[in-house]
Amino acid sequence: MTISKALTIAGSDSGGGAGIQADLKTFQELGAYGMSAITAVTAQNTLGVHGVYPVNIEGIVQQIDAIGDDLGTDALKTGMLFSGEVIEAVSERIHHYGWDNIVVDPVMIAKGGAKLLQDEAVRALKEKLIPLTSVITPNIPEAEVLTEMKITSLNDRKEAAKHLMDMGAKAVVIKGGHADDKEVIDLFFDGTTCEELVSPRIETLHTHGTGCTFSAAITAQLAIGMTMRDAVLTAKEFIRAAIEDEIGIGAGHGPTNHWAYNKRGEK
Ligand SMILES: Nc1ncnc2c1ncn2[C@@H]1O[C@H](COP(=O)(O)OP(=O)(O)O)[C@@H](O)[C@H]1O
Ligand SMILES: Cc1ncc(COP(=O)(O)OP(=O)(O)O)c(N)n1
Repeated sequence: MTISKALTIAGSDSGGGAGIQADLKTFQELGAYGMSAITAVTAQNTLGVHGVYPVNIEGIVQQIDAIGDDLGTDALKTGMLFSGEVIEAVSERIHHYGWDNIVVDPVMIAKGGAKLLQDEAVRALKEKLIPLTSVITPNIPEAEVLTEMKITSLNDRKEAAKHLMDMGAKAVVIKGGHADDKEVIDLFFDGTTCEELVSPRIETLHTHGTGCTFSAAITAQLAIGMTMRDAVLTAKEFIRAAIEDEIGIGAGHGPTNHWAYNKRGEK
């Protein structure tokens, strides 16, 4: 039996809806063996982020090396990296191990407003990490920061995707959760194909961790050998099911349902 391995380099969400916890649940559901390197611990629940405790660089590098020197990985994603120093160290280790299938979710701000990336870190993201990236998955506000463009139309999104490719990303998904459109349109661009991935906008409060879950689903699919386009299409279906079949826990913005995609397949 071949085991497909996926690594997440991201922050911990004590509430289990986003970060490392969402990533590992998604890896498991999509058939990849999940591993992690934790960059920061957050005290977090459906009501917000109550504290952020960064792990020091040595601790982060040691976790990555523990995987690189023994287990290896077929794909990896980055989530909350918090500082420029962390981005530089993580990029250096990815380069050192020659890893491929690199999914970068450029997490900047949680939906509740908490800062998960320092402003000074954007430069390191652009100069060190994006050039190593197989696919980058910004939401619209993140794409605006990275490209220094105001994004209001679909054409702006296409333009922004091209900018991100010019920075070195091999493919881009600009997620549409934050737009005002009636439907949710995620724009996929791989240098040749530019595709609008459209799905109904689900009216719900419970979208905590959607970006983490979406990028983790792409990572798991790449780990098991899917092409980039198929990985993104499956991730879109995975997150749609996870939002639709809400589990409604917590008093605020609840997590998505990581069981939903496979439960549907069983019916
Ligand atoms: N209300 C919604 N209905 C359906 N899909 C959604 C909704 N909100 C987000 N999504 C999907 O969840 C994924 C994450 O999108 P987005 O919310 O823009 O990212 P982030 O969580 O990083 O801010 C995308 O694939 C998007 O299409
Ligand atoms: C530890 C941690 N990492 C990332 C996020 C942001 O997750 P995201 O998927 O963008 O969802 P929201 O938090 O914005 O709902 C996080 N909150 N915590």
